Amino acid sequence: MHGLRSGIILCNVLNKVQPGSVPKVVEGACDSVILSDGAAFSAYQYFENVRNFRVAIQEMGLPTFETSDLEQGGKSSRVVNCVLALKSYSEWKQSGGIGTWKYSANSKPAGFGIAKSFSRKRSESMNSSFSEKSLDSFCSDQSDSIEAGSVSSFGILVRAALSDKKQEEIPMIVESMINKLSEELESRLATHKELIKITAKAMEESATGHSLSQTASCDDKAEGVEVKASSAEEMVGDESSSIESERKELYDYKSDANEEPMQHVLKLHALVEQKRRDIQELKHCLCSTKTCMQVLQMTYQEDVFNLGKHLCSLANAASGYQRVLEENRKLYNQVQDLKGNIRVYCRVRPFKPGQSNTLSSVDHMDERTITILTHSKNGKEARKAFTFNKVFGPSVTQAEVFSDMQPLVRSVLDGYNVCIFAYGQTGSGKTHTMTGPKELTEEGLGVNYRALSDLFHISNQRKETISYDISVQMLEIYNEQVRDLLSADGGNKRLEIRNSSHNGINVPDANLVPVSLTSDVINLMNIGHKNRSVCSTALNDRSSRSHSCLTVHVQGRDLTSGNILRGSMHLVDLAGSERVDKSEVVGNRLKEAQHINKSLSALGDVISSLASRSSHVPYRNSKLTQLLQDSLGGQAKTLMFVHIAPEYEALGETISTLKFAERVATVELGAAKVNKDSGEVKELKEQIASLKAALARKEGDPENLPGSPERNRSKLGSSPSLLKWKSLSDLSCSTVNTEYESSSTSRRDSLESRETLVTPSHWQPLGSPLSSSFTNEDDRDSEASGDWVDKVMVNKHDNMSTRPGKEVSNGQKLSDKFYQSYIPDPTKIYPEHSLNKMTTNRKGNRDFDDDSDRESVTSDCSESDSVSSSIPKITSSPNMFASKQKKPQPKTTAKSTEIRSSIPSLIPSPSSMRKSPSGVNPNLQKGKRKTGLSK
Ligand SMILES: Nc1ncnc2c1ncn2[C@@H]1O[C@H](COP(=O)(O)OP(=O)(O)OP(=O)(O)O)[C@@H](O)[C@H]1O
Repeated sequence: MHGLRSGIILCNVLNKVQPGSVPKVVEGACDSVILSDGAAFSAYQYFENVRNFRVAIQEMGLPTFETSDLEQGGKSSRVVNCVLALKSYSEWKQSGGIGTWKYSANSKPAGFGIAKSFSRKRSESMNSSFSEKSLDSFCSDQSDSIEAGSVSSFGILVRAALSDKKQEEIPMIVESMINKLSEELESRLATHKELIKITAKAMEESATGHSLSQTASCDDKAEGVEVKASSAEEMVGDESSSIESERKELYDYKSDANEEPMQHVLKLHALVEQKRRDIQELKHCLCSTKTCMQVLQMTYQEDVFNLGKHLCSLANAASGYQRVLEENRKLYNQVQDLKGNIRVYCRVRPFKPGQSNTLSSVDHMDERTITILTHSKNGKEARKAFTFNKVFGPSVTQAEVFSDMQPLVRSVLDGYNVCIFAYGQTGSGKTHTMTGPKELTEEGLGVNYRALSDLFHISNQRKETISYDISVQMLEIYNEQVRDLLSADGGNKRLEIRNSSHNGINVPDANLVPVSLTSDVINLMNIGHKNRSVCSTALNDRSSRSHSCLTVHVQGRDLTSGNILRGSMHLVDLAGSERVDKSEVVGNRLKEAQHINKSLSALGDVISSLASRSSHVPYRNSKLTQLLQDSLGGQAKTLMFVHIAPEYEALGETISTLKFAERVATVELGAAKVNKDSGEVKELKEQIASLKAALARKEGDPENLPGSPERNRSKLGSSPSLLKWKSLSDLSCSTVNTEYESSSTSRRDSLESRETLVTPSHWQPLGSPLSSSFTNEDDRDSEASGDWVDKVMVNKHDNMSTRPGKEVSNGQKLSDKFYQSYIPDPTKIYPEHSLNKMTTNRKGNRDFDDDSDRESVTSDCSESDSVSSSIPKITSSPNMFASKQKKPQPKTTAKSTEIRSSIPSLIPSPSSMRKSPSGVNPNLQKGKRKTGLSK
C-alpha cells in the first residue's frame, strides 16, 4: 500500500489504460526520498499524483478511494477495489471496448472480498474525496516524521520509491540508497570528527601552554575536558566502526536480493534512527566540551593573572636578595677592614730531616706570639717575644695556613686589591708557603694554587649573579728590571710599569693569560718557573735573588645591575732578606744585593708611610713598590707572611726579620690603638719618673739619683707600678717588644727594655716623619755604629750550613724536578692559549678596556698618594678611574741606595746580631744612640 502512496504507480497505470488521463505525473528524486530533505518532495508527489489519479478515475466513472485510504489504518479495500476496477476497465478496453463496460466486484478473484459494483461518477470532485482531515493528519505526520526523522515516514518514502519498481530493479535502487545514506552519514561523521579534533587540539594547546604554570586544580579540569574530548573521539570512532559494520550489513543485504525489500528498508530506517541518536549524543558531548573549555579558559586566565602577580613578587624578592647580597659583601669587607688592612702572619719552618738535635732559637709559640731565645747584653740567656696576627708553628699544614688568609681571596672577587707577600731570609720557607714543596702533592699546594682555586670556586658559586673573568700575569723583578715570566721568548724584554692604568693592569706589555682551572695555573707557573730557571747560574739561585710576583686580575660583571667589579691580587715571593757585609760580596752579587736591599727598604718605607697616613707614599723608589702600588694601602688589603728558620745559627736574621715584621704589624693595628696606647704610656712614664725621683730622694745614693738608670732599674724590678705597667703592656701586645729575664740577676736588662718601650719616641713613627719611625735602642746603637750603611742584603748560602733551603748547587736540579712532577710535557702548557697566542695577546686586554692611551709610565708621573689609590674598585663604568685625581705631591728628598743611611726603613740592620757571637750587638753597650732613621 505504501508503494502506492506517491501516486506515481497509480498514475502511470492509469495513463497506460487511458493515455493522457494524468497529463503530468510528478516523478523522480527517488534517491532523495529517503532523506529528510526529500520528505517535502514526497508529500508533494503524494498530493499531486494521488489527486490527479483520483480525479481521472472519477471522470472515467470508476470507483475511487479516499487519499487517506493509502495510509495505515485507511480503507485499503477501496484502493484495491479501485485498482481492480481499473484492471477490469483495461481488460474491457483491450478486448475492443465492445458494449458497455460494467464492473462487478463479484467478477474479481476471491480474496479481494469486494462485491460492490461501481459506475463511473465523473462528478465526484477531488476535493471531496481528499478530506481536510486526512490532509491535516498527513501533513502533521509528515512534519513529525521530518522533525523526528521517524522510521515510519522514512519507510513510507522508501516504499513509495520502490513501489513502482520492478523486482529486479529493487536491489540496484536499494544499493544506491545505501550508498547515498552511508555517504551522507560518513560526511556528517567526518564533520563531527573534525569538530572534535579541533576542540581536542585547542584543549591540548591550551594545556601545553599553561602546563608549567598550572595549578593542580587546573590540571584536573584540563584532564576532565581531555577525557570528555577523548570520549567524544572514542564515540566518533565507535560510530565510524559501527557505520562501517552496518555498511557491510547493507552490502550484504544487497547481495541477498531475495530478501523482502520492505524488510530491508525497515532495517535501514532503524539504522538511520540509530545514527540520528548518535549524532544527537555527539552534539551533546560537543556542547558540554565547549562549556568545559570556556570554564577552563576562564580558570587559565585567572591562573595567568595570579602567576603574573607571583612573578612580580618573585622579581621583588630577587632584587631584595641582590641588595642583601651587596650588603653582605660590604659588611664582610668591613669586618675584614676592622681586622686591619695590613696583617702579618709569622711562620716557622720545621727543622730539616736529620736536624733533630739542632738547637732552636724558638723558645715558645702560641696563637699570636712567638718567643725567641736570645742573649742579654751581659751574655745571659734572654727571651724576646713578638706578637703578630697569627703565628704558625712548624707543624702547621699548608691548608691551615691558607684557611686563615682565605677571606682576603674573597675580597678580590668583591673588587678589592690584595697583596700577599712572603718575607724572610733565604731558605726560611717563603717558596714553600707561596708555591709548595719541591715534590708537590695536593696537601703541599701553596697559597698561590689554593688562592686561585678558591677564586675559581667562589666565582663558580656566584655565576648566577656575577660573571667573572680571571687572568694571570707572572712577573719577576731582578736587579730592578721587570721581566715577563710567561713570555714565549723567556722574558728577556724589559717591561714598564704604568701606575695610572684604568683597568688595573700595571704592566700592560706582560702576557695576561685567562685561567679557569687550577691546572691552568699550575701549567702557567711551571712555565714561569722554567723561564726563571733559565736565568739561574750554578752559583746563583735566581729564586732567592729576585722577587717573583703572580698577579691575578679579576673582572666581574654583575648580571643584574651590569656593574663591573675589578680586583687584583699580587702573590709575591720576595727575594731573601738576609744581609752580609758589603765587603763580602763583589761584582754581580753586590749588584743583586744592592737591588734587593733597595726594593725591600722601599717596601718598608711604603708601609711606614701608609702607617703614618703620610700624604706622600714613596712608591716610586723601587720596581717592587711600583708594581704593588695598587695593592698596598688604602682599600687594598695586605698580608705579609714572615718566615723564620728555627736554627739557632740563624738567630740574627730571625730577630732582624721579626723586628721588621713586628713593625709592619704595628702599622696594621693602626691609629686607634696608637692613641689609646699613647695615653697609657704617658701615664706610665709619669709614674716611673715620680718613682725614680722618690728613690733618689730616699736613698741619697749618687747611684740612685735620678738619671742613674742602673740604680733605678734594680729598684724598679719589683715595683708594684711596674707590675701595673706589665699588665697594661699586655694590652698593647703587638706594639710591645718584651724581653723577659731568665733570672733575677738580669732585671737590669729587662728594665732597660721596658724603658725602651715606654719611650715616646717608639710610638712616634705612626704620626711623624719616618726619620723617627720605629727607633729603639737597637736602632740607635746600630746607627751609632754606622755599620748598617755598609751592609747590603745578599744571599749568604754559606751562612746557613744547616738550612734546608735550596742549595746553590742543586737549585737547578730541584727546580727541574719540581717541574717534572707537574708537567710531563711543558709544550702542552697552554692547551687553549698557546705561547703564540699569548704573544699576540701581549697587550693583555682580552676582556679589559684598553686604556693605554691614558696610562703613563710610572717614572714619568708623580707618585700617587695612598688615598687616591684607594678608590673602591666597584664601578658601573669601565672608565671608573677616569675621575681619579692626582694630587700634586711635594717633592720629597730623593732616596737611593747610595744614600741608604737617610732612607727611612722598617728593615732592621742585622749587624747588631752578627757582630757578637752571642747575637748581641756590642754597640749596645757603648751607650750610643742612633738618631737616624734606620737601625
Ligand atoms: N713549613 C714547612 N714545612 C716543611 N718544609 C718546609 C717548610 N718551609 C720550608 N720548608 C722546606 O725548606 C726548604 C727551604 O724552603 P724554601 O725554598 O721555601 O725557602 P725560601 O725562603 O723560599 O728560599 P729562597 O729565598 O731561596 O727562595 C725547602 O726544602 C722547603 O720544602
